[in-house]
Amino acid sequence: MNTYAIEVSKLRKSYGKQTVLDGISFTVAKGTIFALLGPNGAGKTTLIHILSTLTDPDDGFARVEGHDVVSARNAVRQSISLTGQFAAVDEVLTGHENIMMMCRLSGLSPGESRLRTAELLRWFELDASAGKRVKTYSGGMRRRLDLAVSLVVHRPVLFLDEPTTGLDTVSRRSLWGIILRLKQQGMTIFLTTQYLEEADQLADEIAVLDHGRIIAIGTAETLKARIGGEVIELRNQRDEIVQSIPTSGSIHDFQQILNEVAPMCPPDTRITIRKPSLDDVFITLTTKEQKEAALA
Ligand SMILES: Nc1ncnc2c1ncn2[C@@H]1O[C@H](COP(=O)(O)OP(=O)(O)OP(=O)(O)O)[C@@H](O)[C@H]1O
Repeated sequence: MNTYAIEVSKLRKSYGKQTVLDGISFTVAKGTIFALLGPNGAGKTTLIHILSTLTDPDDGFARVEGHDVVSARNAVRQSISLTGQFAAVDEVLTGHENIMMMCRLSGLSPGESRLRTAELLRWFELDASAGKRVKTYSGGMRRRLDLAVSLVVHRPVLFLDEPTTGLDTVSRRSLWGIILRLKQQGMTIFLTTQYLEEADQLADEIAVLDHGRIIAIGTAETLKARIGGEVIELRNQRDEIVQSIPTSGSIHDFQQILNEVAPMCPPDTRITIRKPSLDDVFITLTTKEQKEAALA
């Protein structure tokens, strides 16, 4: 049995002269959360569009649940749910009506539709506002409704394109909880994000996409390990970070760094030591890439 929900090999896509995906390869194990992390324009949406059969690749191949995204388009569509960056729900209808409509469009009977709608409203904590028109919903409620609508029919793989972009911290955390529960139910989730913390919190595996190329792939821990064990932060008296210095974590490294920086610091400078964040990883990886490109 195939253990991969998604397999991508040497995938390429260009628009005119612009190379958007430059030969990327990776696999996603079934029942896991995979995060594709990258800045604006890195090619994340293009990859989701290819994997969900909305766009064809120029070269390479991709399979979802063992089905080729070009030659077995329909089988792929039967295997996936997709939630894009912009809510695809009808603003004039209520939350209840939106889910009911999708249930009926998906072929459920009126009775099944009522049951499924009630279940999804409860699950996404939308029962209290089920009778209100969507145009009165907050961003977080819309995003939850959007996800609920895309999950009307059970599918093994869920694509989420920047699911929490623009949401406040509380709404973001509530969506994270829902995404983790979907994984517990056995779904494979492929999400794109610009938030390093999101990838860190949710993903079993993270790929860092930069200018159409995967510049790193692994667990949050292995990615953090690539830039060393600890980061030394120097803070001024207002508790603002004035310098962050990656270190290997060894005592000799600390000693050497302190010997170098201490003579230049005001006496009230404080020092804290923390594990590297994914932000550090991204900055380090992209800077390394730029340096290597400049040397080539
Ligand atoms: N249909 C298209 N025609 C021409 N260029 C496109 C098309 N779709 C995407 N692009 C270009 O491809 C590049 C990658 O876009 P993509 O939307 O995949 O990036 P992204 O990482 O999802 O960014 P964002 O977070 O802003 O959505 C961008 O420069 C974009 O302008």
